[in-house]
Amino acid sequence: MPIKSRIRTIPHFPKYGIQYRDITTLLKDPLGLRLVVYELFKRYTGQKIDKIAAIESRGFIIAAPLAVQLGVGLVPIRKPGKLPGEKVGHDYQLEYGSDRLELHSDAIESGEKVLLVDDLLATGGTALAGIHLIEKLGGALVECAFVVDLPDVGGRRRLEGEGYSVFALCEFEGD
Ligand SMILES: O=P(O)(O)OC[C@H]1O[C@H](OP(=O)(O)OP(=O)(O)O)[C@H](O)[C@@H]1O
Ligand SMILES: Nc1ncnc2[nH]cnc12
Repeated sequence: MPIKSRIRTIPHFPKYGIQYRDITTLLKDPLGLRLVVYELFKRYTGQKIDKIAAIESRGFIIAAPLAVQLGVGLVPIRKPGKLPGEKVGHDYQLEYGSDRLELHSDAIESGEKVLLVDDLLATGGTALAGIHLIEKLGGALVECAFVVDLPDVGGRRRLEGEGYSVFALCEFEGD
């Protein structure tokens, strides 16, 4: 488990009861990000993908080198007030709070095939907000790709229940 073993767990961050899966230990390892990008590249190379939609902020770290490797464009899905142009927005719930995501209205052309990339799937609220933004612009979701899935929190079940495909490089179950 070369990827999972490089991810550290910090109990009770950012609030009591949350087991925070910290990818900084994966990223600081000289091989960590390379392994992640290699595994995701293997899955998606040869597939018809027009763009990667990357979720701020940890998603950017994973998505940018993958977009370079796949030779596709990257569009940032950002937290509110960060994008300068005309945009669409969607509000959602987090495992530990609520937020809103935005995407430039001209980021995706109708009919484009889009891979959503983030570091971690918990409740699925963030990913679903990203999917709604992609679909608002007429994009077609290829799959949602994550480094980490927390199956106990239910995001995969929720996304798959709505008919979306989910791929994750590792899972943390229980504690
Ligand atoms: O499946 P969910 O319950 O929606 O949670 C997953 C999201 O939470 C984390 O982001 P966070 O909002 O902590 O922001 P960050 O990437 O800027 O640290 C993580 O990077 C995902 O984007
Ligand atoms: N348990 C968790 N660890 C790291 N990032 C998260 N985002 C949402 N839940 C998280």
